[in-house]
Amino acid sequence: MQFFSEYVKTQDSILNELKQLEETVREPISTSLWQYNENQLNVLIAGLVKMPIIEGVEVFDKDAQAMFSKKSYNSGSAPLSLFDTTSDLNWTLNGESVFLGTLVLYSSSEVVLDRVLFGFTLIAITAIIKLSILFWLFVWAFDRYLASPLKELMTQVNEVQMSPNMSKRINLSNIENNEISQLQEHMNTMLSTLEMDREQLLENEQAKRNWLEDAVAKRTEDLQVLNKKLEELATRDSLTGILNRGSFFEMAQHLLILSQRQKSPASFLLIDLDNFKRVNDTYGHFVGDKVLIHFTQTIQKSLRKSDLIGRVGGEEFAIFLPDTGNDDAFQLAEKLRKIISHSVLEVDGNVVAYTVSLGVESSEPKDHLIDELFKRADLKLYGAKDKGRDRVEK
Ligand SMILES: Nc1nc2c(ncn2[C@@H]2O[C@H](COP(=O)(O)OP(=O)(O)OP(=O)(O)O)[C@@H](O)[C@H]2O)c(=O)[nH]1
Repeated sequence: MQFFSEYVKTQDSILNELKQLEETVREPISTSLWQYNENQLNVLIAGLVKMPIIEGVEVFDKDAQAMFSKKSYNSGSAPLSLFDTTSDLNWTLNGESVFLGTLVLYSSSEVVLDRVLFGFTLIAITAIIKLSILFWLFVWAFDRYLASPLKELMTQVNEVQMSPNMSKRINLSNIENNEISQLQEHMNTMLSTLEMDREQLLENEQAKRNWLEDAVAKRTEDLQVLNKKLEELATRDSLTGILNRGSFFEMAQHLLILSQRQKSPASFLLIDLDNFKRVNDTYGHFVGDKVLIHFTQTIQKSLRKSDLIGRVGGEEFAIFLPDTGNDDAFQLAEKLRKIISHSVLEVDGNVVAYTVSLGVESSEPKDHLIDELFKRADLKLYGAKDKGRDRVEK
């Protein structure tokens, strides 16, 4: 429909142009006819035929006989549909108009079609140019406002992800106030919240770790105290605080081997409180305990640091004396006996005196077991008891 109306409009326009051409060439053609200047007529008509809208030109005389005829096409390829304009050719003589003939200009539907198509082509080219401009404008705007910021955003998000620095934020360059800037703002807010949460977590974790370390340290300290107590319980006599029987014999055995290796003399004292049953019976068990404590504290003052003392029975004690020969051991035993027999203990207003008997035995090269020394010292002690107590037997 559009095409048809364009066709009609273009045909009218070409008819108008033909009429204007006729107006223009009518006078020179009339002049050439009046003068019958054939050459000039041929030149004029050839010039007209060369014009793109003209398919042919014909000049008829006043009797409608064709005088000149020229076409722009061959007879074999004539246009499908021709149309024309006709105008009279006149000459004015002595004020009177003389009719010389008619001029006919032809055009065709192909000329119209060419022009319509040319028009449409122009419209199409213009549309393509406009579309191209619009497309590149869109591409530029898309890249400027969306693609480039998004690419930069992705790069920075990646950098934030890889960075150990939690205070790193997204900071896009050339950013407009649009959805991308809002996205950047939201992401930065999210990163700040994450950083605060992480700090809070670290603080909580540190507090927990500190608490745990304190708890472990306290527990370790408690365990050490407990271990020490257990060790003491296992190795010490609870009443007097000196070594118990097991620990004493274990350590004395070790010292005996050491002495034998060094070929150094060693002695063993076995001490028993005399008539201790009577002390208990007279003053009570509590006083008896005080006597036992008094005894250990008193004799320890006369011993060397290298001497080993232990409680080996209820009221029976043993002392291992490294690097001590039999005479020295006997002298020490006598000294202890005297100290005890001269000492007085006051408990709850009661004055308690007591004595001890001692057996002294020294090691011989064949002795490798502490039990041997103990047995021999026990025999000596038995002898001391037998001989009336408060004595030392060697
Ligand atoms: N208070 C008190 N008495 C104890 C302890 N261990 C043993 N005894 C007492 O010591 C006494 C030992 O008596 P006996 O074995 O008869 O010997 P003793 O009376 O000392 O007589 P001799 O050894 O022959 O001089 C007993 O009465 C036990 O009850 C103790 O830890 N505390």
